[in-house]
Amino acid sequence: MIEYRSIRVALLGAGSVGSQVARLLLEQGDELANRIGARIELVGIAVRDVDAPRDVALPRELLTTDAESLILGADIVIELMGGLEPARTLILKAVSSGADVVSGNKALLATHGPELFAAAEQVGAQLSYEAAVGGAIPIIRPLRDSLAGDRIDRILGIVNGTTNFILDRMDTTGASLEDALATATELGYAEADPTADIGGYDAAQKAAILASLAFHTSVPVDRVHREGITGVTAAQVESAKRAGYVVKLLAICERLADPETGEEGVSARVYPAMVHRSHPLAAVHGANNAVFVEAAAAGPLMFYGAGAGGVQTASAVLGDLVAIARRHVLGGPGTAESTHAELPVLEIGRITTRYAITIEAADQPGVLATIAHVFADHGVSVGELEQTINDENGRATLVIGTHEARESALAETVAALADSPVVTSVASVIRVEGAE
Ligand SMILES: NC(=O)C1=CN([C@@H]2O[C@H](COP(=O)(O)OP(=O)(O)OC[C@H]3O[C@@H](n4cnc5c(N)ncnc54)[C@H](O)[C@@H]3O)[C@@H](O)[C@H]2O)C=CC1
Ligand SMILES: N[C@@H](CC=O)C(=O)O
Ligand code: NA
Repeated sequence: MIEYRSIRVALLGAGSVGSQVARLLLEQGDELANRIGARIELVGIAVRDVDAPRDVALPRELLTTDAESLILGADIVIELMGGLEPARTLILKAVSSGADVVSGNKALLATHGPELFAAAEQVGAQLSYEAAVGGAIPIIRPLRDSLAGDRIDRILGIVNGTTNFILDRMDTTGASLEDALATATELGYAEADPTADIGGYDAAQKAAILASLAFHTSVPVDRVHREGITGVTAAQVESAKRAGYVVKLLAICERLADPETGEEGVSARVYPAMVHRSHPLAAVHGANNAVFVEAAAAGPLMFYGAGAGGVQTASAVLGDLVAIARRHVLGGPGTAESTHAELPVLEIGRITTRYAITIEAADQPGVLATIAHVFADHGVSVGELEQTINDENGRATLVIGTHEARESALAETVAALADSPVVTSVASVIRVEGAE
């Protein structure tokens, strides 16, 4: 048996992910030591209550409620408590005491990332966070390392498993949003309070992290345009299906050049959108995640797998831990976060995409021409049109697909349609993303 030196690791939080990280560290100690060239010594696990019942049995002597003392003297701190505080303060303390940090805390990184990265960079510490986006799926390291020599133009991500499960169920069974959410809750995908998932908050945090990394620009979560799935109806999903599309909640990070000013900027946004069934993201079913990356030289790449789950996410945490521990063996500072580009973050009105608009209108001569004029007046070009007549009320339902249009022009078109005397109502507007 080789005598390795020890690397002292403190774990903060022993919930779904933390308990699995502890278990794997304890079970795989010898194997990890051989891979790293040093032994990982788990010096303690900070918990809220040392006597609380746990699904994963953890050695009692490792448990403590004193997280602050635990991090002093640790070489690497793994933060898996979640939430903004005390996680932020503890990470800052860990870094200032000379430790590297691994975290899966998307909420914290999307809100206080620049402060934490700056603190780490100041002392040459590493802050790694593969678990924060797409759980087990390697996406942070590919963007930061493998694609470091390329130029990322666009990322389309399905980064929330709960909403993907719900939308997939609506698509495959025709269920309403409420029924699909109830099933997601029964199966344990959705939290008791699913607001962060269905409101798009969780996906927006991940979009902020991906956009910051991909475009070397700080994109805080409050600059991410966010729409959740609460407005998605069974009728919309059905209409999309008839047209060969599926509705997905997308996190979109995009590099844009303003057509008028030529100014380069970035957009980060989350909303439900129609994706053509031929697009690889359309085949992402259930609670899975996938991140579709368009890079200038590499072309399209897709990263797919389990976006959540305790043991799956623990894999991403251990990957970061091993990478940092190997650097401890070899020496040298951590990799600083690159925000050298600092491109402007553009408002949603500046983006261009395609749209599907459902309109209820009178079934009378001249109605189509009037509606077509409204689109033309605002410079929005119509691609497809589907019309169905409701025999009971004599009204027409029009589903109009546009070519690429600017969001601000589309918003003005929709307002003008709503005011038009021939239009009964604009029933829905949904964006269409991904090339067919
Ligand atoms: N569960 C998942 O599938 C994924 C989780 N993540 C992230 O990983 C982190 C951990 O997530 P989970 O394990 O699911 O959460 P969890 O809620 O199951 O576990 C967090 C644990 O930290 C403990 N804790 C909180 N504050 C504490 C404090 N001040 N002192 C000591 N212990 C404290 C809690 O008692 C709890 O046991 C979060 O940031 C989450 O966003 C990321 C990807 C997927
Ligand atoms: N609530 C999230 C869990 C992982 O980040 C999801 O549903 O994907
Ligand atoms: Na990941």
